[in-house]
This record gives sequence, structure tokens and C-alpha cells, in this order.
Amino acid sequence: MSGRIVSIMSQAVQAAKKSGSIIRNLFQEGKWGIVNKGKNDLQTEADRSAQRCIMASLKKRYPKVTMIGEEELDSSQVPEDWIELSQSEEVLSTADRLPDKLKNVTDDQIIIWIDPLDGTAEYTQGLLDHVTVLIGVTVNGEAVGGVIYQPYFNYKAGPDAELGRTIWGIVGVGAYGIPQPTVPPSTGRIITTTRSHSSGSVKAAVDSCEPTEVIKVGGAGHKVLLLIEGKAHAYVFASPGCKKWDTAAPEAVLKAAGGKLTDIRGVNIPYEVNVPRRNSSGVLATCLESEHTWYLNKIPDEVKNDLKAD
Ligand SMILES: Nc1ncnc2c1ncn2[C@@H]1O[C@H](COP(=O)(O)O)[C@@H](O)[C@H]1OP(=O)(O)O
Ligand SMILES: [Mg+2]
Ligand SMILES: [Mg+2]
Ligand SMILES: [Mg+2]
Repeated sequence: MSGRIVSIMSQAVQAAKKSGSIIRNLFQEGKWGIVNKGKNDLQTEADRSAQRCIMASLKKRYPKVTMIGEEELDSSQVPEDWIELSQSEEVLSTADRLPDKLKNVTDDQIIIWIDPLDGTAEYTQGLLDHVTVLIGVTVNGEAVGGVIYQPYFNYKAGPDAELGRTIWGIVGVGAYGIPQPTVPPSTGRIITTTRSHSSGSVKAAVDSCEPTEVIKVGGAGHKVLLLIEGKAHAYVFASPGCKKWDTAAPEAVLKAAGGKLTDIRGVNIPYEVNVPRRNSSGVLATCLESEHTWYLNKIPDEVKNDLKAD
């Protein structure tokens, strides 16, 4: 089954774009349908519809692949025009560069992690460029492919601007959709972290990294984009709120671009089917893989010990 990963990724790119247009339409129509899932944890009609679009589309082509989405809902019945079966030619054209270990992967080794709308808190507050659609592909528990679609990229550029951009990557193949190769900011130590889920440990971890600037923005996808674009050096989140669907796609794209994402103790995040959904030991990501250890050594032991894996 050579090329399974490339085939899935090529459809995931198209499905992410389609779900992005659904998100934009719902926002324009003012269809909010907000459900409160828990403390500081909202779900909107856009979260639900985007997930149903992505799940139903990918299930049609890959019925045997395990798919895990953030929202608990049934995706078996969706409007016909939400089913996106096309494949991105750009992704397909990279098939001959796939590393050997990703060739001949079988469906039972793959899990697709779907966060249909990352940055829901910011979406409901009108901070639209914080929103991303995340589709992560993992093989044997390792993040290997990811799509980060930003539906409101360019939304401040005027009424004629084309909205949205797609960033995708496969480890060993590369990251695409960013204007230039990933390099960290040339000066300072710029750290990005949460704006809506802060805590004492979040602040302690950020402070210990001696930042020259702290960028507080929403969404795991959005923060990893800041790293890939060379706008921040590190993403530090010493708290249990992120889940596997928040990190799978960003981790894969970041790795493909030369960076690294682990938990706050430097341990790789596992993505096997039975793992707890919470990333209870936080997130630490750097633009460059080589800078990861520096940040890891700065995080206080108390913070590392308080954030034990489930
Ligand atoms: N306490 C929490 N409860 C629910 N989701 C959380 C929490 N903390 C983080 N997340 C998820 O991780 C993402 C990144 O966190 P933050 O923006 O705070 O840095 C959030 O956008 C949210 O994803 P989502 O918006 O998909 O529910
Ligand atoms: Mg959510
Ligand atoms: Mg999320
Ligand atoms: Mg979400």
C-alpha cells in the first residue's frame, strides 16, 4: 500500500479547505449554536460542522482508518456537498520523496486526529486569525503528517483579499505553504503562550525561559504557525488543557520544518489509540530542533513534576 500517507494527506488538505469555507459561511450567517462543554471550553456550530465535513469526507475514502475528532458527534449523515473527495496535486507530487519508513504503511497503523476548529474561544471573540483547522496523521503512535488550515488568514487585508491559507508537512518530505524556510527571529527570545487558559504554572514556565517578549495568542495551531514563520522562538504551555488533536498536526508540520514539539518534560507525545486524550504534561515546542534542550533545561523541576502524564 505504497503512498497511503501521501494519499491521505492530499485529501486532508482539500477537506481542511472545505471545512474552512463552512466555518466562514457559518460566521457570516451568525449561526453560533454555542454549547458549553466545561470550564473555559466552548463548542460552536462551526466546530461541529467542520468536524462532520472532514470526518465524512475522509471516512468515504479510508473507511478502515481510525479517526479521532475533538467533538463527540455522529458524522454518518452530512450534506452531499460537504463531502470532499478531491486530492491536492501539490501533495501527490511529493510521493517519490516519502522516506522509506512511511512507505508500505497499512491502515491499521494510522490514526487521523481532527481538531475541526482550534482556537474556539478566540473565534467567539472575533479574533479570527487565531483559528485553525488541524488534521494530524500519526503512524504507530508518531506524528508524521499534518495540515494546518488558517481560514481567516488575510482577513484584515480588505474586502478583495483572498481568505485562508494551507500549511502542510510530512516528516522527511518537508513543510509547504510558508513563504520562506523556517528561521527563528534574529534577536531576543520570543515566547508564545496561551491567552485564554493561563495559570500559575504557565506563567512560571514562561518566566523561567527569560523571554524578551511574550506573545499571548489563541490556538495550538496558530502558535506553531508563529514558530514556523519565524515570529517566535518557542511555544511554552505548562498546563494540562491541550489534547492530542491539538498537537498531532502542529507537531508533524513543525518537525517537517526543522522544529521540535514535546511535552514540557521533553518527552515525545504518544498518539496510539488508547492514550489519554489530554496532554496532561503540557507542551514545549521550538522553531529549531537544536534550541529545544535549552528551553527544556530552563523549565523549573517543580513545574515538570507537577505536570505528570495521565
Ligand atoms: N483548559 C482547556 N480546556 C479546553 N481546551 C483547551 C484548554 N486549554 C487548551 N485547550 C485547547 O488547546 C488549544 C490551545 O490552547 P490555548 O489557546 O489556551 O493556548 C485551545 O485553543 C483549545 O483547543 P480548542 O479551541 O480546539 O478547543
Ligand atoms: Mg474545543
Ligand atoms: Mg484545539
Ligand atoms: Mg477545537
